[in-house]
Amino acid sequence: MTPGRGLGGGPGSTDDDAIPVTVLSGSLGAGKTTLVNHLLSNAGDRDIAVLVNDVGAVNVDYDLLSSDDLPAVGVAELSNGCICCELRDDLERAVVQLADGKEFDHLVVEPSGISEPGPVARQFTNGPAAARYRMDAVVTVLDTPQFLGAFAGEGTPERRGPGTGAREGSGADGGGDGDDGDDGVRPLSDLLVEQVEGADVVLLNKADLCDEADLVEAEALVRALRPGVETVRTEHAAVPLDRVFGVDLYEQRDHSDDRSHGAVHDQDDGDGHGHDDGDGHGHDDGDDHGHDHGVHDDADDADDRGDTDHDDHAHAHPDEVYGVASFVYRARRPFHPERLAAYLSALPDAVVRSKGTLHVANADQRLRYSQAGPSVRVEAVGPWVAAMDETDRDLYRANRRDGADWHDEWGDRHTELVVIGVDLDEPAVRERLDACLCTDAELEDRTAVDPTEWFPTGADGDGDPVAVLR
Ligand SMILES: Nc1nc2c(ncn2[C@@H]2O[C@H](COP(=O)(O)OP(=O)(O)OP(=O)(O)O)[C@@H](O)[C@H]2O)c(=O)[nH]1
Repeated sequence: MTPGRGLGGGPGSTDDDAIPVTVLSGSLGAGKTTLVNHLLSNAGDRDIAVLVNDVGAVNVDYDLLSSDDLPAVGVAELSNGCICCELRDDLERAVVQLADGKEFDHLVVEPSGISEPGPVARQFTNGPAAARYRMDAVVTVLDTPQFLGAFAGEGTPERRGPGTGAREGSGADGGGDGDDGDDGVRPLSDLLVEQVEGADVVLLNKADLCDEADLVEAEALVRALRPGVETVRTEHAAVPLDRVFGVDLYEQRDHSDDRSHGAVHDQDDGDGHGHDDGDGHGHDDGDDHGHDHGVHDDADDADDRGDTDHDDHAHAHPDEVYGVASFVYRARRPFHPERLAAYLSALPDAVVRSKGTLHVANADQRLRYSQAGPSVRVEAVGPWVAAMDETDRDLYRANRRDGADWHDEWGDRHTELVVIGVDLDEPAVRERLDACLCTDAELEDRTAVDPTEWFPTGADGDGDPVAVLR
């Protein structure tokens, strides 16, 4: 490690050979993976490595990004935890390993939608990663309609919850029922505020779902939260790359009020909330978002993570702070298309985000499913191997060595969904999904089941490869 940097060495590397890092931020389903795809597809002669961290035990984003079509030089995944807290050491290890193993000139980090960008960015300015990397910018992707739904017409958004001066009824909060923080659980809208406050560049994404007045209002709200921040309106996160790469905005920030910048051990008075940064909103200063040292005072956690410099932190993880829970639903038996389409079009509000792969009866295509708030989209992404003719199938299977996942009856056809929500009634959602599976009688009379009215038939077919169910 270069002396004077790394552990406690102050702001990150300034060497020319330090690899610039873009940390993405944005709510569940805002468009972060869409942005990573866009960046990779338009990388030109840049060699980009990507690190993804997903909510839940299955890293859907990793599967999307590690496809052969995308020219990332390295894709590392960290699942089932949050890289701003319990996977912090893993993140350090992963990025140092990436730098050791591959040549690349930019790292993009996509944390889960319930991560706060500040603690992730600071891992590149303090600690082992600072010797190899330097922070370029935090780019926050906003689901603009969701952001407006949460805050429009309310003046400057503020965080609610313990110690922040609770506000009542801020409208949509990304899923929950507008928790007032009495039980220590904060609404997801708080996280939106923090993600904007921690940004160097804000993409007003899903601009196609907004009119001009919406976008002007969203820009004003963003600037109220983060004066001077760069904003870019985007559809499907299609931002010119020079607006987000090589901008060197993070280091130019005024970090003087960031207590942890340059100091590994964040000092905290224990309430984790009431540090006014002088911006007039009474907000935290950006380093203890969801990391309420002292609230979740679990010494065992620290022991489990090993004996490192930050183990004396007792973190309240974002999933606890925001009451976010997730589970994985798996099935081999196919869904009945009509019942499934009906359920997916009317998911309970508690389901904030769900995504994954669908096996729909009589559909020869793998269906990639993505729901974010009110939007539900299904895309056909190529045939199941089991639907190929025998020669292709044997060839494909021989090359892929995926025999372990091959089911006697269904081959590679399967459903795997990650369901993320606030106040989620997991058994009820599972039961409803189970009820959408084909019955034995329906499987016997397959001719009666036609998915094409609800689900896409694929790029090669006559129909549209994408279906918007809601
Ligand atoms: N209409 C519209 N849909 C979009 C836009 N950008 C992304 N989407 C869709 O929004 C859904 C979520 O996009 P992702 O890129 O997976 O979102 P994410 O932020 O990576 O999601 P998580 O990693 O789960 O937090 C997908 O169905 C996208 O196709 C946009 O600008 N307009």
